[in-house]
Amino acid sequence: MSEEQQPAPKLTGRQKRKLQEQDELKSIEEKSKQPENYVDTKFFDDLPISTKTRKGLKRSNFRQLTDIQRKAIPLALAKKDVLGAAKTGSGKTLSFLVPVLEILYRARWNVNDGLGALIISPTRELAVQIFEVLKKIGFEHSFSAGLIIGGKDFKVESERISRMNILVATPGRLLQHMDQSVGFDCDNLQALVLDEADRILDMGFQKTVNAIIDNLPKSRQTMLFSATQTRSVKDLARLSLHDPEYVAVHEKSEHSTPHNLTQHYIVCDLQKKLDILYSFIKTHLQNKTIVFLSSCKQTRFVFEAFCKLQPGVSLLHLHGKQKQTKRVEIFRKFTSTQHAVLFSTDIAARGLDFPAVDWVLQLDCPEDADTYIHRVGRTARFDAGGHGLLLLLPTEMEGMMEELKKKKVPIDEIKVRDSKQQSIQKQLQSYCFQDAEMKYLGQRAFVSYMRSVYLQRNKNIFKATELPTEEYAASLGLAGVPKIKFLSKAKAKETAVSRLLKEGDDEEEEEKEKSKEVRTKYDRMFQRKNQDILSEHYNKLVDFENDTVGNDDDDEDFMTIQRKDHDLESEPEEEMKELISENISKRQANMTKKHIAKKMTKGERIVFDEEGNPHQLYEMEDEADFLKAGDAKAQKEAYISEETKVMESADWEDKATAKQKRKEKKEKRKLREKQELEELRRERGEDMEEVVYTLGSGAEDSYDEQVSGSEASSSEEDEERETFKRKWREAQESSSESEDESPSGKKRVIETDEPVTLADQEALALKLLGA
Ligand SMILES: Nc1ncnc2c1ncn2[C@@H]1O[C@H](COP(=O)(O)OP(=O)(O)OP(=O)(O)O)[C@@H](O)[C@H]1O
Repeated sequence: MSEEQQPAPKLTGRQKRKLQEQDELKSIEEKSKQPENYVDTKFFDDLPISTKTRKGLKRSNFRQLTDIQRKAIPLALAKKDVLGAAKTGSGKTLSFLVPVLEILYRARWNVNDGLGALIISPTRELAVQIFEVLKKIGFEHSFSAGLIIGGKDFKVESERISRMNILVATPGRLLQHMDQSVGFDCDNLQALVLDEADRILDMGFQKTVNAIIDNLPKSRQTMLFSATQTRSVKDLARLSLHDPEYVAVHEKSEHSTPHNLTQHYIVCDLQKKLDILYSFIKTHLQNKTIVFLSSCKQTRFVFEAFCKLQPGVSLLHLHGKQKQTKRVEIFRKFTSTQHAVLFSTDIAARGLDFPAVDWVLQLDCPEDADTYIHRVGRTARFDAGGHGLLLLLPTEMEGMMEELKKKKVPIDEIKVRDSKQQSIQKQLQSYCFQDAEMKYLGQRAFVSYMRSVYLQRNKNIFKATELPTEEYAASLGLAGVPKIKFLSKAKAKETAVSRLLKEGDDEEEEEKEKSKEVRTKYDRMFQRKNQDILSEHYNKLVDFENDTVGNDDDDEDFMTIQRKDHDLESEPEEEMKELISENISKRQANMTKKHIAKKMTKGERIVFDEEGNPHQLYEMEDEADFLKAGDAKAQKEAYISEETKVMESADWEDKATAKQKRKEKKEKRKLREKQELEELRRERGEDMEEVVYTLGSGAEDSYDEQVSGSEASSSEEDEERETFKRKWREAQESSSESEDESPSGKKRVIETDEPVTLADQEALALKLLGA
């Protein structure tokens, strides 16, 4: 039999699958080169993607594409850099996860190829969520995937990280690995994704992100996604994007928030906020609500206080100062609960996809309209409905409304009927009175709220000095106002500035009045503002003889001497001679030179001839001498050109100095802003200590297992509680030791971070005495 006639060898099932896979690979590779063919694609099944990804999508019940997915996925599959902007809850996560899987699949990536895709998220919770979705839709693929958010043994993680193909990470811990994990290599990276890109690129992460990007190869594909997308050329330049495609789904739409979201705001006084919150919760017990507050301490206090009030619905709280395990536990609890209230800082503001949230209540004003949009976006996700309620102080109303209008946020005012409000101030007072820990939390909440308002950059909205501190403290149940230094300073500064401005205005008014009158030369002379100064100078001039060496008072003296510029006697020279003869020290000589300089005429240079006679610098030349140097015109031109050169060089130097000064000023301002922002973030608990969870190959080394492994670690709140108890015990011990010497009971005061008022101390003393 000839070779041609021989029957084809029988293929094993595995070989057949391999061949099919190769055919599929070729076909999707070709098809994905033409993204324009997929602009109207409705179903994932019709996209040029692998069967493996398709199966994963089906398993998670993702069949139809959302708008952003329809626009972004085909471009990303064609290996384009993408800037994706779409409303909250519109499905951005799949817009980058599907391409990530496909890009690596098409590159036939395997464990030995190292890191192929890197997804960066600003918070741990969001990273966990992205990782969960990746696990679901990527379950058919054989890539290894890891979650780098902190919390695990760095060494263990270091050993595993070199085997990861896809990493979902928060910036801090990722950089730590780049710096310290020997096996961590990203030279082959194919795709970089920044979720919540505007947040990752903002100043808070600037240094870290720049350092990360420096470690990545430039030839990668980059994808940026956010509901409030950055288009800052500078930011994008940092990422070296190649001809990026801007995919903005809501740019032309009338509003920037989901259409199925109703949004309202209430204007209320600061001291009324907690009453309104309580009344709201009591009337929405059958709902799932997220309440946003501006700092960790406040979140903690409101949570503890409301737990005591027992409104009749389960209460949870989430902030950056809790340990990771606790945060995950709360995150999961809130996800699975039907009716609950979650008090949270902005840690939950971005990207988190809690199902079926009915209400987002922003108890404290968000720092800007973008933060508002992200917070309110925790409800009305995908095609669900939802409600947003924003509480604004009268001082915040105008500025915030302006910002929201600019960002196309449709929001209307509603009024709360006083009769519907229930005051909880008395209960809070009694909690703070009975329970020192509550009072301590209240004080810290008070200070941290004030600080967060004070640190906000938009002073059009946030006016810390106008807040009713006494009423606010009372509304938290505190007997007195904790002392806050920064606020007193800010108030003093404001008073000084307004006084200066007022004086300036008064003077201006006075000037205007006077300018209306007809004034003679003598009037002007007597009205001169610096009359006193001049007369004083005149006196100094008279006292000149008594001036001592080294008495280099100030510029005014210098000006006085200037007035003596007519007598060009040899006075300076004589003084110099005297000094030389006295053989004074170098330092004294320097001082004396200053002194001499004071007495010299400013702007008049004198030259001495060989006999030591002083001459003016410029003196009349006779005509013959003048003509020796060429004709007048040529001399004039030469002179002009020389002077022009001098002036140009001086001009250039001036410009360079001015530029340098501007640069320094800008750098200083940036540094100050950055420090303020970092402080604000710390205040909100966003400076999360990075911890690690790693997944093994195939993403089956389950996250749950890792979590339960470190469950034993206590939360920071528990530690704080312990510290508080210790301090309490110490205070009690010290008070019993020193009972005799301290009848006022002052030594029994519990140590707190914030100052305690006298009334508080008395209350505490009574409590300690068992009264
Ligand atoms: N094609 C789809 N079909 C059905 N549900 C989808 C689809 N895409 C996304 N979803 C669901 O919509 C919800 C929101 O998606 P996702 O979290 O990706 O939104 P997002 O645009 O990233 O929101 P945010 O701006 O808040 O981060 C999720 O519950 C997700 O499961």
